[in-house]
Amino acid sequence: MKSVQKIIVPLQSHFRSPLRRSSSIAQTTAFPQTDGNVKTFSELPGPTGIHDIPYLGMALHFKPFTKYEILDDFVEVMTSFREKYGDIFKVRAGNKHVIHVCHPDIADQIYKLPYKENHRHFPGMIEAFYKYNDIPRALSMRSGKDWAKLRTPSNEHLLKPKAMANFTPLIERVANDFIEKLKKELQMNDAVREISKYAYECVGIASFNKRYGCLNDSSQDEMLDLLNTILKTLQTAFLMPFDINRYYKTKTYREFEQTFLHLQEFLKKNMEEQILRLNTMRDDGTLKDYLQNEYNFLYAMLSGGKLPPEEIVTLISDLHTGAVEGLGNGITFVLCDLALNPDKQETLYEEITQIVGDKSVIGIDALQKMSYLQACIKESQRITYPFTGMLRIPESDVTIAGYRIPKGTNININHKMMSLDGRFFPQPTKFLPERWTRDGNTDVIDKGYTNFPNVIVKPFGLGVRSCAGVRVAKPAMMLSVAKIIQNFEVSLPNGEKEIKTTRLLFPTPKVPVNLCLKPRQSSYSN
Ligand code: HEM
Repeated sequence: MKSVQKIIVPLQSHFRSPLRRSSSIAQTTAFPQTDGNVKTFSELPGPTGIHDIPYLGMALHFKPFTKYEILDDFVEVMTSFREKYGDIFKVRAGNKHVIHVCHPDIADQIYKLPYKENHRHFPGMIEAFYKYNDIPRALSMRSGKDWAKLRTPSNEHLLKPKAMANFTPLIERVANDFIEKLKKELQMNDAVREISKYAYECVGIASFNKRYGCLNDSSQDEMLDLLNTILKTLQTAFLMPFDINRYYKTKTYREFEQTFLHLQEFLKKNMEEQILRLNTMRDDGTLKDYLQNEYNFLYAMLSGGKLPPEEIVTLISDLHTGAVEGLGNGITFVLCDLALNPDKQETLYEEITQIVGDKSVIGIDALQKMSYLQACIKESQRITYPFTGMLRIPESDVTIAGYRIPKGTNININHKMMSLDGRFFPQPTKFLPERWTRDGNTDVIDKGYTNFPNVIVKPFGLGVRSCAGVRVAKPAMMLSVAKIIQNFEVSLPNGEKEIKTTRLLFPTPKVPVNLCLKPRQSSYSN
């Protein structure tokens, strides 16, 4: 790859912190203190007998042994365990146990443990893949120093508050094109698929300042299928009771390997093209002007000089795999919640028109003022939590909630269950964005809907290992939802009242969701 050593440092810009809410844990929900006697790991409650047999135990809770599907009903099964065993229990996963934590007080203790290595658990398929293929490991598949080596220099460009201001104008271009397309179509058949195309364009422009063109060109859909296959095979590998991919190239392994290598090649080619473009601008003297008008992430990473190009391409591949499914599903669920709650949709529309009227450029400052929009997104993520939980692995033996837990134990902080727990969120399935607004409304406050522990709903994770793409994800979510509601009344066809979910890595509607878009008058007046 060609070097871009002489390229000048990019422009700075500013961004205020997004909505933050502090709330104290309701006294009635505090985790009961233990009697002071520390219990052993084996005394931790959880399924026993045949359900505790290595490799087999977990599988026995699902089809064909029970009526439960592993993808659709995982949370239902875990909820039944919580009801039976309490807020902390262990279940068999492979030859080890995973501890599930379903109370914010215990979650808080685990998040506050010291972590140096920030380990993650990877299925054997990942270990086998990197044994057979001599390419740098993806960021999300690294631990320890190897992880920090890639994550620390990328944080400088991805996570500093100014990052959101840098990415927003680029993403807004994509969002405007998406709206123009929707104005012609006036519906979204298979909303996740349509919004995934938007997400893929967002990540293309954020990574390479390039438009892949998939909003208007179905031949580009191949890459969406490929990203989908990567996540599907990863999910299958995570859930397989026997870690067979570690030893044998199964169909799942082969599909993963083929698609993942294809993605790497595709991104490498794109990166080479973009480096050539930057070098051409440098040589013809237009680079400085260009960089004054447009943020360029690739340029920032390369000119920072802290990572070699092959590591940068690895990081960009993580941005692609994390983004498309997360955003495609996340945005779809927000729109569905607004469609199912027309009064909330109207309140959001009023906020948008008050702040930007029917202008087609929103921009970072206006976006930051849209507190109801942020609340709608957060409330939707609470109801359809993007992950089952966050994994933490203690790096020394610790005592948690009265139990001695050996170092290296996988602990799943089960945010999904906590965020739908009536002890913390009265009427937990009710879509109430007012839970998250500072002023709320008195009815919502009087009913106690707002008094919940802050640690529960953290859809982008917590701490150093949280979402590396959050400053891309947030404007992509906010701009698309704001612009869609600014231009259309969104509804579900035939009075549908519920969206059933299953999951890939992220939750996704069980059957494709169609959204009806009725133009608002103002969207045709400009
Ligand atoms: C609604 C959308 C999204 C949600 C809810 C989400 C959530 C998360 C969460 C919770 C994690 C931490 C996982 C852990 O602790 O192991 C994570 C990691 C990550 N996310 Fe996102 N994400 C979203 C979109 C994105 C986007 C758009 C990008 C890229 C532009 C992205 C890039 C990443 C990367 C690279 C990591 C791995 C970080 C690491 O291992 O150090 N995500 N995401």
